[in-house]
Amino acid sequence: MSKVQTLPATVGVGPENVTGCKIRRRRHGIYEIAYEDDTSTPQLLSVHPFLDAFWQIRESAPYAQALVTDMVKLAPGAFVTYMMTTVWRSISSAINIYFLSLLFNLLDDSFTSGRLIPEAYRFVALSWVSCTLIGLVVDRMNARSNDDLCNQLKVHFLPQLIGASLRVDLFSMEDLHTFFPLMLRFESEVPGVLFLQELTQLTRSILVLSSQVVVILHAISFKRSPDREILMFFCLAHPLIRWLTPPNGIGSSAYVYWTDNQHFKRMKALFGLTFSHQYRADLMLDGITSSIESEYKQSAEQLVHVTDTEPFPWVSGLRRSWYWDLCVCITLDLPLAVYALMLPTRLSPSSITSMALLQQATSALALSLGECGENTSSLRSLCSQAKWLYDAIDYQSIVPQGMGPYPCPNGSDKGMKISFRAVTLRYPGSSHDAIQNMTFDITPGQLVLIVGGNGSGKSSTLKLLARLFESTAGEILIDDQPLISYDIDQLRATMSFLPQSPAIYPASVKENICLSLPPTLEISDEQVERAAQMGGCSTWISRLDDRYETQLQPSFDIEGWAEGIFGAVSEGLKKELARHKVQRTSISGGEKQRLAASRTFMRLNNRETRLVVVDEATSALDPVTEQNILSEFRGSRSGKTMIFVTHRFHHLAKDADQILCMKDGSVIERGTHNDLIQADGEYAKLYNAQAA
Ligand SMILES: Nc1ncnc2c1ncn2[C@@H]1O[C@H](COP(=O)(O)OP(=O)(O)OP(=O)(O)O)[C@@H](O)[C@H]1O
Repeated sequence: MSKVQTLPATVGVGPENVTGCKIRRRRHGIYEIAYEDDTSTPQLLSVHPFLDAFWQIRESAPYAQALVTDMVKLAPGAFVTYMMTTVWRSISSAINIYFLSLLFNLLDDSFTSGRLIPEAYRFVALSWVSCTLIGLVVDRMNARSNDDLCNQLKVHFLPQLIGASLRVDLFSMEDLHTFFPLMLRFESEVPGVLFLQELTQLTRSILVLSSQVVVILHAISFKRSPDREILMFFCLAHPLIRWLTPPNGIGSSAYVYWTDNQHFKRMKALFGLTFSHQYRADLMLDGITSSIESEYKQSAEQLVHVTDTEPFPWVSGLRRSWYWDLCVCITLDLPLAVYALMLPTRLSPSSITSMALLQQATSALALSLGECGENTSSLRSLCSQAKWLYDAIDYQSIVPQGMGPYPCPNGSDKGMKISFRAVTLRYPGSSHDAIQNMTFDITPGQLVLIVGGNGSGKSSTLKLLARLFESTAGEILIDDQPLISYDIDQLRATMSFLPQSPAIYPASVKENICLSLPPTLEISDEQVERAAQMGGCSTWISRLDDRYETQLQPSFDIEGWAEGIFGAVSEGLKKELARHKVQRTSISGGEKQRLAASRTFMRLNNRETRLVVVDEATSALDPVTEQNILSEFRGSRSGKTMIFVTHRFHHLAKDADQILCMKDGSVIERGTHNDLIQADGEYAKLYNAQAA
């Protein structure tokens, strides 16, 4: 039995001081939980969910206020209708209790006085039914205003979030603290809507609870003593206990959790392998499909007696101490039991109506208190939702933006000039430098070849040039000005990068070729066909059913089905859905590279380009196509600096004005092919290895 199996399901561990605040640890099955020990909050308050939450939301409350103000501005009518109808829906259960108590009081009076007043009963009945009918209309108005509000929020916030998400640079993406980019579920997730839902829930819970308490106390006040006092005590005992009970074993603190359990990790990995479509072909080819099941079973058996359900904050996840649960149960059911015990000695119509009222009141209160308990933990999330939204919209990239225009007037018309001065790059979270103290110059119009072994830093050099990453030390100059001084969008518009694994977008072949051009530019079919020909994909495109209009994978189609309330989706419905599915074509690695090359040629032919970078972009091509594409690039050299990164550099070496040979993040040799062959160093070794 492994060490973790001998641990009890939930264990508390003493506080530990990490970075100034006390971190408490607790074990929950295979999980280790850490949470902050907030000793600044008095003990009573720390178990008091409402006040506890209040302390923690102070920082983000202004954002919540701003979001509500924005909603009012965006759709004043819909917002007011939504909130008013929410108020009505919240107090409807209290209204029911109110009418019930009116009815009981009438019954009480009738039994005591022996006189029935039919008008009074009629009035109660009619008013009750009217309120129910109003409720029906209110429900519809609530749903309608909710839809209106959601539409407005989507139109207002989604474009801003898209803009903000696109501002996240690669450097920030690798930083663990960056909360972008996010993938919203396009059809259903509307920014701000979760906030609205939680706001509604909270308003509802508070209103339901307070209106019920008011109505119950009002109804009880008509009872005679000692009925009145007994009812009041029992009605208040349960809410009071619920109020004091901590929501779970930790309280309302936030926490993080993780597991080091090797069996569990193994099971998760095997589970992922089994159910992810992407691994299936490799699993079959590697012949390990049959062993996965038995391996999973072996690991699962090791954990058969250990809790591995995630430590969710609600009671069933992180259990609180048993005596709190006992108090909650007893105060819920005890009142009726005690009342029942007392009935034989003092049976009267009044005690029967009191008992019915008590039953109705305690169950309604228990229900709304339960809801309220769940919602207090979301009070913090309500405010942090709003904070997240505004923080996201205001997101500023870690990489600072320059202001200088590019190209600058004094730049050479032969192409881009590039200078690296003692440049070093260490990726975020990495323990070693990918580029070390690198210095070189590329003059305008040069054709440069960068060669070197795997991991020597060739691609990293290019990423620095495009400012996808920021150098850790040193300086990069473009046309003698610091790279960081230029407006990065203008600079990138004059660069054309052709990577090894280009992205193929879920669009048509033609759109994929024309993608990097301004949408305002008029493009003729001849221009597209010319670019396709230069990239070597005309023959492939001519074989496609819809030629340039063929839609390519991946697909972002919108399709779905719902099983409905009473039935499964029939074959007929499935066929109907299939009829509306857009047929998309998958393409091979080599075809991708050809298509991306065509995109680059389209750009070169139609936009001012001062730098062309080709990074292992022909590795999947057959030698003839590779030669053709490379000679097309050479033919487009005029006015451009060109950098080629390739392991197969034989046919380019003699044309290169300069070759940079890299090793371990540094340029170790630099010169023309003849210089480097004569030097008989690293480059000569690589070249001769290819020739052999
Ligand atoms: N995003 C990244 N985060 C952390 N380290 C990285 C990242 N990208 C590259 N590296 C590391 O930087 C070093 C240089 O990688 P780079 O991709 O620049 O090499 P390369 O010469 O282009 O290699 P190859 O010929 O295999 O494409 C390697 O050690 C690599 O693991």
